[in-house]
Formats: sequence, C-alpha cells, structure tokens
Amino acid sequence: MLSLETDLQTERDHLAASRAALKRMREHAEDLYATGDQVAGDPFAAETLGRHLARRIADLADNPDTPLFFGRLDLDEHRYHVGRRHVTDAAGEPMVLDWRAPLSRKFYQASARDPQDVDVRRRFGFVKGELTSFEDEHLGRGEEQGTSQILLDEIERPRVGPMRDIVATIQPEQDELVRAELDESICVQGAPGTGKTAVGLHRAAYLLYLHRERLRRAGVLIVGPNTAFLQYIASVLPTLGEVEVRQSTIDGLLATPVRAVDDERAAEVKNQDKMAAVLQKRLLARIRRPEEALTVSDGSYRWRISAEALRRIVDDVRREAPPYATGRERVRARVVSLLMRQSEARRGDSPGEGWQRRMGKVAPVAELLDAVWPAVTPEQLVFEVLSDPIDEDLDEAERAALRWAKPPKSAKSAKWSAADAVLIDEAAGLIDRVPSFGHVVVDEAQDLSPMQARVIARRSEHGSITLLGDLAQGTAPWAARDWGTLLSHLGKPGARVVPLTTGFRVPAAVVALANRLLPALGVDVPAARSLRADGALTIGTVGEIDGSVVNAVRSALEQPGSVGVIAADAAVGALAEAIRAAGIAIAAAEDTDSDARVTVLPAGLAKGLEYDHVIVVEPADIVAAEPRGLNRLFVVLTRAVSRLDVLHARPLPAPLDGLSSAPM
Ligand SMILES: Nc1ncnc2c1ncn2[C@@H]1O[C@H](COP(=O)(O)OP(=O)(O)OP(=O)(O)O)[C@@H](O)[C@H]1O
Repeated sequence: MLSLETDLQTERDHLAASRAALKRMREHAEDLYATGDQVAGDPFAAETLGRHLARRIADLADNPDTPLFFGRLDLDEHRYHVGRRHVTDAAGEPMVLDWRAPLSRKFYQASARDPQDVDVRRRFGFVKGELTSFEDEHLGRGEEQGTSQILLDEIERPRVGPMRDIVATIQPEQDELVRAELDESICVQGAPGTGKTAVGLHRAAYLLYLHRERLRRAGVLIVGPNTAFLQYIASVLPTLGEVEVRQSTIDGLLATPVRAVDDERAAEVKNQDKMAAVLQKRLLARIRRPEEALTVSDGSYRWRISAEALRRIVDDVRREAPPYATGRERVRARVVSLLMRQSEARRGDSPGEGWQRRMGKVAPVAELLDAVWPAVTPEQLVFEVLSDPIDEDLDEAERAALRWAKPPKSAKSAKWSAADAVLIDEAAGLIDRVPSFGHVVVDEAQDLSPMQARVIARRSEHGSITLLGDLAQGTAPWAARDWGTLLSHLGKPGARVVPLTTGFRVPAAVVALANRLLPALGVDVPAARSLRADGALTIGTVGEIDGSVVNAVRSALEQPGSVGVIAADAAVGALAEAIRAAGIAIAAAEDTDSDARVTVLPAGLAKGLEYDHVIVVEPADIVAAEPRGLNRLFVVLTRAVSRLDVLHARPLPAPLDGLSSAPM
C-alpha cells in the first residue's frame, strides 16, 4: 500500500514537473512572439513566424481539466509518459510523448501475446484533473487485464456537454483505423456507439500531426449530417490541438443558398446518379462543330483559318475532355496559335503576348467561341435542365418530377432547393476544377445520395477519405444499401471496409432491444455487442402521453447527466410545451453549453448524438412518419448512454411486438 502511495506521489510529481515544463515552453514561445519582428528578416517572414508562434502558443495551452498524460510505457531501458502533446524539459528530453508519435502506438497495441518490448503498461485515472489512480499491466510477464476499469469508468461517466476526445482509451481495433496511412481511404461500418465519430476525428488529428505541412496546405474537411451534430463534435479537435480543420454539412459546402423545398419525388429524382450524366450531356450539347472559316483583320493583314482546321481544333479539345471552361480557353489558345503561325510566316517574326491577347479577344474569335463553345454558368445549365428535361435517360415521370412547378424567368431569379444546389455543384465541377482537400472525413455517410457523394468526390479527388457510417441507420430515401456502390460514387471504389462492433455507448439491454429491429432493416450488417453491462431499459404503456413524459423527465432528472426526449418530429412542439409548463428548463438541440439538462429533440435530428437518459415517445409514430421509419427508430433507440425509457400509448411496431410492457 505504501509503495502504491509512493508511486502515486512520484507520478503526481512528474505531472507537476511536466506542467512546469509546458509552461516554460509556452513562455519561450511567447518571448519569441514578442521579439518576432527583430528576429525575422522582413515583414513577410515576421508575419509567417508570428502566425506559427501564435498557433504554437495556443497548442501549448494547459487545460487543468485535461490531464497532460494518461499512460506510461516501461520499455527495456526507457520509461515514457504518453499524453496529448509532446512536453520536453529544459535539456530537450521528453517528459510526455504525444499520443500520435510512432512510439506511443505501443501504448494502444501492445498485448500480453505481443508485448512489443513493453514491460509494463500503466493507465492513469483522473478525477477533475487530479491524478487519483493507476492500473498496471505487466505485459512482459504475460499479464494482461481484461477490460480496464479506467476504460469502464470513462465510458460510464455521465455525458453532459459536447463530445470529448478518447485519446486515453482508444482500443486496438480503433487505433488501427486512426493510424491508417494518409493515402489510404477507409470505410468504417460501425454499429451504434462503436466510436466511428471518435475514430474519424482522431484520425484527422493523427494525420495532421504526421503530415502537417502537406495537410495544412491542402486542408482537412469533416462533413457531418447537421449543425446540431457539428456543434456536438466541434470541441474534440481543438482539445487535441487541431484548430484548422473545416467542419461542415453538405449544404454548407455548396455555393448556392437554399431558398426552396422540393417535394419528395423531385428530391429523389434530382439525387439519382444519372443526373450527373444528364448535366454532362446537356453541357456537351452546347458544343458545335464550326461550319465556316474564320477571317481576322490585323492592320493591313487578313488571316484565315479554314472551317476544317477549326473543326479539328474543336474535335481535339472535346476528345481531351478538360473541364468545360478550360476547353473554351483551349480552343481560343489554339485558334490564336494558328493565327500566330500565319503572322510569323508572313512577317518573319513572332508577335508578342499583347498581340496574342488582342487576337484572342477580337470580335471574329469571340463570335466563333460563342458559337462553338458558348460560356455558361452552373446555374444556367441547371436552369435549362429543369426548364426542359429532355434527356432520353429520363422517363416521363422523372421529367415531370424535375420540371419547375412554377418556372422562374431566368437562372438569376430562380429559388434553388437543397437538391438543386447539389446539381449546381455538379455543373460547376463540369465547368471548372474544384480544389481538393488532402483528407475528408464523412460521418453518417450511409445517408449520402449518389449526387451528394459526388460533391465529396470532387473535394477529395487528390486526397483520401475516411467514410464513417452504419447502413442500419440509413434514413434518407436514397440511403446506401451497400458500401461498394457508395464508395464508387465517392471515387474510391477500392477502399477497405472495416466493421466495428463493440459498443461504448449503448448498454447491453438497449443493444438487445435495438438488434431486434435489424432483420427488418434490409441491410447486411454485423450486430453490435455492448461493453456495458450496466444501464436500464423500461418499456411502458401509458394512457396519456404528455403527462407521462413529464413524469419520466422528472424522475430522469433525479440522476446525473443529460436527458434527451425524442419523439416524432410533429409531436415535439407540444411535448416541449408540456415540459416547460411543468417548470423544467429545456436546452436547444444545438446548444451543448446550456445549463439545462433536458433536450427535446425531433427523431429526425437525433443522429450522432447521445444522452445519459433517453425517453423515446411513441415509437409507432416515429416509424409511421417516414418511409424508413424503422431505421429512424433504430437510430433513436441507440442514443442512450445509461437509461432508456420507451413510452407508448399505441401498440409497439411489429419487430418489438411481444416485449413485456408494464403500465406506467
Ligand atoms: N475507446 C473509447 N474509449 C472511451 N469512450 C469511447 C471509446 N470509443 C467510443 N467511445 C465513446 O462512445 C460513444 C460513442 O462513440 P461515437 O459517437 O464515436 O460512436 P458512433 O459509432 O459514431 O455512434 P453512432 O453511430 O450511434 O452515431 C462516445 O461517447 C464516445 O466518446
């Protein structure tokens, strides 16, 4: 016991010394920042250095609630503490090793069977930033714990506020994914609560650490399903020291503001992958083969290019298939080049750049371009397709669904829907190149339509992707039934698909309930198993919904943690009213900082979120509200971290039929 206390004290001393070292590193960076103007040779260098140092100072901030290290590795000769960032002493010796450093990998991967030179792996337990315990595994002696108590404490802790990082407890199968090579695209099929989102965010942080310069230039993008979700995950990367990652919904990536709503059928047709071909054909149909020769006056000279030579230029460029706008410029450049050759032959010297620019713009050349390769905006192209959808690949019903209900006068006055914005992005990608990110993480990817997938494909053409999702949680009308098809739309057909099945959120009893829905969902996915034996599930028949929900919220509030009331979208307003009328404060779904512990949430927004206590209201209504209602119910039931109440006045949906349901 004494030795344990002594050990704990030694570790606390190391923590204090590491804190002091971090402070020294920060002060050093601050000093450099203050004197930056003098050390840098010129204003540009001063600004670059200043930005670098400001970032470094932010990186070195010490948050008293997040322990500087969480583990220790005893190797043959050396002992390393593993933490959130590198900390070195005044002599440059490591005091804390960044979790992403190659050596730290042993902390996550070593096992009794494969100790990887690790004699002892130590995990630390913290309470509010205080080091309170540790667990040792003597891997060198072939000893290994079963499931770590520190991990169990971590996953069972009450969830309040935004999502937290999991660096201290990343599991070996998660670590494999986090540390996959930058060039490798991967797809994670993960049952609810298996840590897909966590893996995606940590992979982004890991890649930024290893390939900082390359990724800083190209950028890293995280795509999530809605703003409530983005708020929920927003603080994970900053706690890992990464602040320069763009986080967006699909709509947020698009340049077109959404000001209209499609009916279901129109949205479905517009999201089919064949719309890409429809747009492309329509665009290429603008290109005409020249029929007349071109004559250009140039002072006392007249140059002439035959119709045949012009046709050859247009045919060649078309065959090269550059983006449309590049094609137009290429035709212009080749026409000018032929003019130049004539000029050289006649005048005996090469005309300069000014001449070439002028020739590119003279009226006959401009007219030729407008006739054979007319300029077009993405909006104009989509406007034309929706005004007159004549493509032979569309049947009559599809054409009718596409046609404007009330045709606008022009592309400029059109009000675009979310699906139109995706079509406009597709058109923009046909006309011009879209810059590609170095790495893109897509969460809840099962809900991407083929056309939305192409939005991401354009932005990851020269980079890699991490695709995260669960086919069982697909709720959009176009949700993926298999990953292979979606991966082809994303331009990464060969990506590895890796399943995750160990759940860290949902208690076993709740997983068993949700798994009953799986056979009815029409997708082939492995069922989850939960690491959590705790947790409570109540299924109750009630007479009157509102009053019963208020009672359930009251008793949920007697326990620590967050409470999520999830109901069919149409029922949420009245429920929130009833809860407020009972004097209970409610937080908005986007507001993860609110003091109120209760959130009332439409089923449509529950994806990706979690609450300690979830109250699901009238499952039959959630199922009836949409075509993939059972998938929606699967999502909703799996949001609970500790306790789930299912309240129903109507019979439960068929797959849950026969479950014992006590009157409440
Ligand atoms: N290795 C881990 N250690 C501790 N907690 C973990 C670990 N992996 C995941 N978790 C926790 O489990 C919960 C679920 O993780 P996450 O939201 O990433 O799962 P998900 O697979 O994206 O879930 P869903 O598909 O239901 O949205 C989170 O609270 C997360 O912090």
